[in-house]
Amino acid sequence: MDPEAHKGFRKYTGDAISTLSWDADTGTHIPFRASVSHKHRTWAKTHFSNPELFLRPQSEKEIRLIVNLARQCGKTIVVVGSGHSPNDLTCTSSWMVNLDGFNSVVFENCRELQLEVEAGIRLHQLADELEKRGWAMPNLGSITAQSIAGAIATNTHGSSLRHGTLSQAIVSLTIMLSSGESLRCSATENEDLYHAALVSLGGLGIITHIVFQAVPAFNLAWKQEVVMTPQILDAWKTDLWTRSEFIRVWWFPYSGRSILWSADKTEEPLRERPHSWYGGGLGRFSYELALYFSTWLPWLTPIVERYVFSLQYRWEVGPSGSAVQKSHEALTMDCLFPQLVNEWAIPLEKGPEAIQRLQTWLDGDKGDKSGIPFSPKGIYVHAPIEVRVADTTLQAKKPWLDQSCQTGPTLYLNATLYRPFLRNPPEWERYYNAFEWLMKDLGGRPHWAKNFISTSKEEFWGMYPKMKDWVELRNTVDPHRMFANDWLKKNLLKDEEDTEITQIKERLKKL
Ligand SMILES: Cc1cc2nc3c(=O)[nH]c(=O)nc-3n(C[C@H](O)[C@H](O)[C@H](O)COP(=O)(O)OP(=O)(O)OC[C@H]3O[C@@H](n4cnc5c(N)ncnc54)[C@H](O)[C@@H]3O)c2cc1C
Ligand SMILES: O=C1O[C@H](CO)C(O)=C1O
Repeated sequence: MDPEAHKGFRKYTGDAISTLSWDADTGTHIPFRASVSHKHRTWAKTHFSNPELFLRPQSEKEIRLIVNLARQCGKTIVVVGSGHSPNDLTCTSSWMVNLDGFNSVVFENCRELQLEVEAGIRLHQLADELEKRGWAMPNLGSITAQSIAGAIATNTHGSSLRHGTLSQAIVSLTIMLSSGESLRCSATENEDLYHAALVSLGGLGIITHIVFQAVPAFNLAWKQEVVMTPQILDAWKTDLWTRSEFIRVWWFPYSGRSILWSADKTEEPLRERPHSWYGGGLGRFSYELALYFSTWLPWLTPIVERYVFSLQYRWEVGPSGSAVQKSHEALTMDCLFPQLVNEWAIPLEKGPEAIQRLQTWLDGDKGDKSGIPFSPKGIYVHAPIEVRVADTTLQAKKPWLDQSCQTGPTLYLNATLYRPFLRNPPEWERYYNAFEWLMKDLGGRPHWAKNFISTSKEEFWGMYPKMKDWVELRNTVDPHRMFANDWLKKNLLKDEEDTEITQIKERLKKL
């Protein structure tokens, strides 16, 4: 243990560690891998925090020691996966736990293609472990840097109408509660806790193990093409989202164009993806520099976006690259620089209206028919706006806090704003307020991990019929409020819970 941590730790636990950490099975003390000087930040450097203790357990016994000590010391715990959530979901000044060192394969069921893993495993490590067995993840988002537990905790999704979200590939999970007890949850065991924990927001306990439902390994033949955005809208109701298993659209509002990316399983031989202009050093740096200048001279943004679009793809309508890759390589992409992302889920059929109204607003048309009650004056946005889909109604197992549309397919619109050299574009809040107003007007719900800025606790309770059940279950399984982190208190948990718990604590003190 870090001697600093030991000194720091002793200051409020006295001999707690020596009693609680004694492991009778081995006749030794269970390690307590703590640091008192960790500086946490999100991947996009949007949020920072200094946890009192940063803990990196490497076994279930070590995790239980942490939970038991935190309970004794009245500490809250936030688990951090890879810190890729763009908002302050993972920030805390109390105890922070990271399971990067708890990431092994525990069991494989070859008949069912199911792999049980320790929850700290990253998606790219999981992809490698599955590949060794001739298996693969059925669907993926843009990256594989996340931990599996972190990715499901916020309902990470990809882009296919034949798939739901990553959380729906979880057959069962084991969660350690603030009591130190571990519960195995599945559709047939502790079902309510299972459906609540499939999108847990870190608020129920520490997920220690996950059984993942894989599929036979597959390669994808993908292609991307430049299309005029009105063509995308014209094909919306016909075969836009059904022509291939995986489809995503990158909308470039200042060029009148979009990139249509589509992929299907193939037996063809692998063929490398084409060179990406901004994937290389010079292209990336010059793009970031140009965006940086446009934060000082915002009117430059459309010019930069059109220039980069023509270099990265092509200006004329038509094919703009293709490849054949392993599934987890084909589905992922270079997300470039630190960025703000504000992504919302709306019913798929509302997509054309959403895009047309936002385009009208961005164009600042005189007779602006968007209905958005914010001025677009002086607002210039970055591209692409990601246009992706999922359908979580395809499966019975549905997370209580699934932000997707519950009656049919879902469209996810992701308003990305780059932070060139960590500088936010001017007036980004006004853009996000306008975007969110439109998303709410279309019955949308924000992605839990992203940079939404205008949704109140009351709105969240109105958006989710199962919110009351989720909060009540959360309070039941965590009476010590060990996992009632600051983000949950700010966004979801109701104040009376706090008062009630305070009253219980007062009564306990008098006993
Ligand atoms: C470049 C980039 C690309 C992205 N692409 C996509 C995409 O394509 N689709 C999409 O939907 N999202 C995407 N995201 C968002 C990302 O998938 C989510 O934010 C995800 O939650 C991050 O995983 P993580 O391991 O970093 O978790 P963190 O951000 O570290 O934590 C997220 C939540 O999980 C909880 N948690 C973590 N581990 C545990 C555990 N063991 N037990 C209990 N709770 C736990 C944390 O407490 C927190 O509440 C992207 C983000 C970035 C930065
Ligand atoms: O949050 C996200 O970031 C990338 C876009 O750069 C992506 O696809 C998300 O989702």
